[in-house]
Amino acid sequence: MNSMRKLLHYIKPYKWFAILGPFLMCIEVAMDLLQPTMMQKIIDEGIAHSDHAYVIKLGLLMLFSAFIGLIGGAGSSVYAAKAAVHFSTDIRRDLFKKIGRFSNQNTDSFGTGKLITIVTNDIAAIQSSLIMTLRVFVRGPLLFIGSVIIVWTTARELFPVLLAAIPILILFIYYFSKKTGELFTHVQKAIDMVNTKLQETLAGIRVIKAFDRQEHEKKQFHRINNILTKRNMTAEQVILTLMPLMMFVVNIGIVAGIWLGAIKVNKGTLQVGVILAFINYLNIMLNGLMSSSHVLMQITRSFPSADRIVQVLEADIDITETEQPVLPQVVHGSVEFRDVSFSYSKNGESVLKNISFTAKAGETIGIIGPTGSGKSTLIKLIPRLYDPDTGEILLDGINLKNYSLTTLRSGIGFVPQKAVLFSGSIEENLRYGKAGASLAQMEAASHSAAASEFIDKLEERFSHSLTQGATNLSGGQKQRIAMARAFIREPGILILDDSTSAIDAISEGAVQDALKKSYPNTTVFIISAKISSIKDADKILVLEDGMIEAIGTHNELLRKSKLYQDIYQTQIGREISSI
Ligand SMILES: Nc1ncnc2c1ncn2[C@@H]1O[C@H](COP(=O)(O)OP(=O)(O)OP(=O)(O)O)[C@@H](O)[C@H]1O
Repeated sequence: MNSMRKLLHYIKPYKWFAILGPFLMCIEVAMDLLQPTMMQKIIDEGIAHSDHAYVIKLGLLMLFSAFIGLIGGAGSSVYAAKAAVHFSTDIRRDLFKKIGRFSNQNTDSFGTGKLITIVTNDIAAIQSSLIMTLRVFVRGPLLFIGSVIIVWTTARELFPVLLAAIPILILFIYYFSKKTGELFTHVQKAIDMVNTKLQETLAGIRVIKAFDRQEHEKKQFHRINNILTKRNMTAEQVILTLMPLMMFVVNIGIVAGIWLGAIKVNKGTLQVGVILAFINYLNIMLNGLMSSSHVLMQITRSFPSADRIVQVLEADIDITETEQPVLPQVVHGSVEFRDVSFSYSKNGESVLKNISFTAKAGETIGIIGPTGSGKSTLIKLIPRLYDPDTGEILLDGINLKNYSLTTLRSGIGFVPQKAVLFSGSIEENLRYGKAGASLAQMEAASHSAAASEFIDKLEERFSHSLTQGATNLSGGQKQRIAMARAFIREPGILILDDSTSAIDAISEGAVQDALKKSYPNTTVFIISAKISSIKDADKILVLEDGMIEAIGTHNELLRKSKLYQDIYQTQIGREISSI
């Protein structure tokens, strides 16, 4: 409820649509309410007194009011829809903007499956709830209140029947709306589970096929889908039980009205037309209550959705920017870690412990260590994908937090462990690194990344289209384009996170030579499991269990680092001894 209130300011720019919708609906309701009274007059005054002219006059009036009602109803639908669609479009836009600013930690904590459900399903739920509110939520209560007033003024003798029926009907509505709210919270959670599974399956479809695990995946999806089906069934059943229960109460009311009316007609205190009008109004009242309850349930159903939307919109982004950032002219690229510790979760174990080292501008820093020792985590702190828990990181002598994220990140070229490319042309992917890059710049970057050799063989060269996930490229080709995309920025700092794993040794050597020649002032961080990739680095960090085991050049480490010697032995020592 609170969340819904928070979202209501999104309706402000469309307030006239939101006012016109219910206003036109009032016209429709007024016309609907006039019909039974006019019909009663036709029976009791026109037909009873054989006044044909009166019957025709009122008949035409009924037609005219029905026409006006139609215009009111149609107009109401149009304006309510306009208000609700614009309302949800604006929220969707802001959600996308906010998710774009999320830190990795924020994204991890929501999960991508849930975020997708929020931007699609939850938005749809609040949109339809708003349309209903603007139309039916006005129509229902107005029909109900109007009928009660008209029965009170024109058929007061039968009013006790209404007095008995209304509290029972309202009680039903209250109970059922409360119940549906709870049930739809469970339904939303099940939709999250289905979306997450679907996303995971689509992303890993090739692995699933290669391991012939389709049956296994099918069973898992079936299990989750069944949970969703069961929860949906339970919620829908609750909604569907309400209708017959209310019909039952109203039918008893109609029988009681006819019975009470018949006694009064016999006594001569009531006209037959009044009983007919009463039955009509009772039906209109039921209609009003039913539609109100339906909307009420739809609105309660959208409360969990509104909660989840507000959670995203109000989520604290843990990577914050200083209000007065320093504005360095150029990022030179000296990096210093001062006693940095980091853990992924607040009370979790530290993944990095007391890391201290300095990389001078233009140096190449190699990082090696066993799997899970914290290498990728360490370099993710440089572009502030995560912030350290304690200690500080300085760029050109200034704490990273004093730069704007744009200044900081535009000075860094990052090649992640898994080459992520976007659907579109190679050119578009390279311009992701530098908007407006010229053909000559693309050629130079591709050459440095050893990508020219295969790009030149493509008929359309840089215009060659990549499929979603660049599935039409080999692993090595993807890595080369990902490297070219980082090189083209001519960054002060270049981070290569195991990004040459799918590249042959000759090409890797060529890339390293090109880097030295073309970007001599760039500080390069190279993470690699292979000693051959880092042995020429100015400094090598050997990481073990999140701590620096040793720092030095290749030759120094061969003398002083036990871990480095072991890695060397397993990789190079064996090769040499086998010659
Ligand atoms: N997003 C994350 N959330 C929680 N824990 C994580 C996350 N990413 C990594 N970790 C954990 O942090 C530790 C260090 O991971 P990291 O990826 O930095 O290791 P690494 O040395 O780069 O390993 P590898 O050589 O296998 O790539 C691991 O124990 C890993 O499970």
